Amino acid sequence: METEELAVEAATAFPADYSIAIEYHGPPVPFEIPCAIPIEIESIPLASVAAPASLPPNLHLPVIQPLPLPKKPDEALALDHIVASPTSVIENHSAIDGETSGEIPDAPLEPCVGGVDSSGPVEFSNDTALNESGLSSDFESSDFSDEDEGLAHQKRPMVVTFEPSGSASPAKESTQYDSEQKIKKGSCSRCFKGSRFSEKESCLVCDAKYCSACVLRAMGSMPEGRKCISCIGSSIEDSKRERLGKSSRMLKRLLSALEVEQIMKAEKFCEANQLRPEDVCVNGKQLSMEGDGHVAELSVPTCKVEAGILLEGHKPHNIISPNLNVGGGSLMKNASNGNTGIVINGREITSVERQMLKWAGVQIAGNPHFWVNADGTYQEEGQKNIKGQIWGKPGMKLICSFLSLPIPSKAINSSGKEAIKMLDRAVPDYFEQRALQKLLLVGYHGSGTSTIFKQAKFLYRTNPFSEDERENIKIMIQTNIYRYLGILLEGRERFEEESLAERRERKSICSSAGVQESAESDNVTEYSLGPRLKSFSDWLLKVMASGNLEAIFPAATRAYAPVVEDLWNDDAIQATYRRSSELELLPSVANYFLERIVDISRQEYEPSDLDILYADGITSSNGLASTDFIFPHSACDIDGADQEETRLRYQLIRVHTKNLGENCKWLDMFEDVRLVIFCVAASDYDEFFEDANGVTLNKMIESKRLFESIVTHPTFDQMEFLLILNKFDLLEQKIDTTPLTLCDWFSDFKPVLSRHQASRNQNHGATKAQMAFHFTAVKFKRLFASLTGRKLYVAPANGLVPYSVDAALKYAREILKWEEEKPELIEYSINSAYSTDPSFSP
Ligand SMILES: Nc1nc2c(ncn2[C@@H]2O[C@H](COP(=O)(O)OP(=O)(O)OP(=O)(O)O)[C@@H](O)[C@H]2O)c(=O)[nH]1
Ligand SMILES: [Mg+2]
Repeated sequence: METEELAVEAATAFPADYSIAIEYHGPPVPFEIPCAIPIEIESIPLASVAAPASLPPNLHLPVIQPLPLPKKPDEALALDHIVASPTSVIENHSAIDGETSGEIPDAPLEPCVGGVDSSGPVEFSNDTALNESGLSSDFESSDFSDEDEGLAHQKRPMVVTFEPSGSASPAKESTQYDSEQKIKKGSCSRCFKGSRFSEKESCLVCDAKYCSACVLRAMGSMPEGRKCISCIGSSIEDSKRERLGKSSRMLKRLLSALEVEQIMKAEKFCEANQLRPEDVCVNGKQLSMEGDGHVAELSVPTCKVEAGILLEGHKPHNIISPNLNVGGGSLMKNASNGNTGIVINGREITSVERQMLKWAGVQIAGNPHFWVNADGTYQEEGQKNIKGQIWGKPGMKLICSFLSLPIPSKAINSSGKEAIKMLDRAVPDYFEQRALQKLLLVGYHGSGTSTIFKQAKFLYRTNPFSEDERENIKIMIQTNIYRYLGILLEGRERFEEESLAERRERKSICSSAGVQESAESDNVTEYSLGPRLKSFSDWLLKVMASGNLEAIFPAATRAYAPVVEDLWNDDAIQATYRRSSELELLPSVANYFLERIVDISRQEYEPSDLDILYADGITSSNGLASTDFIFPHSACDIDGADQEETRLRYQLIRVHTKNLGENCKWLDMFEDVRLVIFCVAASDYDEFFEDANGVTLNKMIESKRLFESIVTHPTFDQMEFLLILNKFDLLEQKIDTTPLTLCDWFSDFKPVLSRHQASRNQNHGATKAQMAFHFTAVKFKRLFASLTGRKLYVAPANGLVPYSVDAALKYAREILKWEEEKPELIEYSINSAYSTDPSFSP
């Protein structure tokens, strides 16, 4: 097929000729005969069960050891583990005597010989991690008897039986199973112990549930993830797709981090767990396995397609090679349910994509129809000339990342290298494929969002700021310093006028009293500047008033550095600086920079990390900034064993409120964030400003307003929120002198303080600042509950202190973890609502 034809026909997401829409039909998963387990049961090759092709050969996994064949056809196949000792070579393993007789084998077990016709030796190098990971102790603690062993598989709803002919088939539920109905509901499917409240791992295929003592026996080395041994090779239950690759805490406890990682990798990417081709529709056509085997490339393990492209009715998810010959037929115009009137490659795009095009500088007035090519160039439908490159503009990659829109791979070109590359890849890089946990950081102006954002970069990134970023921050600091200086100069003028006015008043009092006047000059005060500095001051104030400061500085820094030095050392400026607390417009951080104004205004100035942290504002495209990170593992993490969690990737996206547009309309760009972090400066309660109409507003009330609009925004319906109450240090500084009730919303704050508390003795109950903090938190919590009916999480912070921000962000991580586990808890409570179990009490 010619390229132009492709452009017209194989439509979809952005570039029509290389994107496809995938429709997913949730299938009833038929029970299939597990093809990974050979039918000749007497000679199960160990490797076929324990080490699938997709896993590395020296994998440290528990090894499955088959027991002797069941004598009766309907007797369940029981398999159990042995643990390989370090560097042992396992050959021709036999049943473990102790297992069948109900004895607990010593761990680690020696390799056994005889009984099984192994397909060859399987070597396990250095298995210490395994032995120390809890497997052996699990053996010791396991309480399994012959009876348990026999019942285990029969209790499971779906049992594989092996018939004399050697073929396996799904068994009817055994009569023994019926007779076991009296066994406690929700107990372990193998040992029948525990209740629905005890922790269990369930099989992705048949949903049999196992307690921690049985799970490794029932599931073996998990070559396809969490499946009973007899379910290996079977398709997973569809409702469980979301669980793929997300380890449970139980597994993390029982196995080493490496083992869990490998099992989760296998679970997510092994063939048996992928969607079947017939369940996937590309551009309205069902895929088939015939022909070129492209389905394997599409590898669609989860409902949210990872390597895939676009789920029908959603914005684009990924861009694939134009050479990938899947999905014939053209894309429906409504494939994304877009309503913008703008059509790209035959598809009406979504509002998020429209915003992206705007930022990319694409002219979208009049709702044009475009064709976008593989290299990102685009042209209007019916016209030949290329109008531009969508992803060419600097910062577009970043913007697409915020909007969760794909960007074309560099490798995509007409020679089809990309397709070849994809085919070469056996198992995609687990870490690359892992979904990002997106955290959106917003807050009212000055609440500390950019400080927290920068702090996160310092905390979790090895190279927090690139050379370019440092250069931009340097420019920002140098510009800011002139702004602070300007505020200081304005203050100087005011103080000078006040001083002169006082003098005039004094003079008139003296003259009316007939007292001799002092010999002071009429218009010189301690705030007066000499003519040279005065003319510089006038010029700077004029530039500031015209709003051209950014245009002039810091390019002019080199020229003005000597004047700045003279100005700073001048007595008038020093006298003004001593009264800097009276200058409302001067930010508290200005003092930090003004003290070093001479150094900073030099051309060769290099900002230190602290300078970067304290710098007001952050340079980023369109007020958006994002950073990816992994929480480093530390001994004092809440769950020390939770190594897997600590390695999840997070993306912190900071957006400036001025970029959210009227009524926060751009918030819908952030539909796939997992958590919104709303930042409020706890010290804002007594801060006021004048709006454009000259109305005086309280910053805390404005923060509350913004909070209400974000919380009630439809994009964040059901979204979890974390409120960071920042600037606790400033709250502490002012609460004793400025009452919280200055803010109308807090007029009912009436703390009861003991004498000790009043004297701020921290050893005796909460301080006034803590009470004020608590009161503010409760106000926001109640507001949130009244708007959403849900619970607001709150964390205190001091943005300038690393560990404080670290604690707040780790709290965010805990909320997400808790959210993931919540469905299980809900399942328990739903089940328990119908429970006849007398042991259950709500
Ligand atoms: N004392 C103190 N100052 C803080 C704290 N957090 C931030 N600041 C300072 O407060 C000022 C405003 O903080 P930013 O992080 O720029 O606030 P923002 O939310 O980005 O505000 P805008 O950029 O104005 O939208 C900066 O000078 C920070 O250094 C804090 O916890 N304590
Ligand atoms: Mg800022």
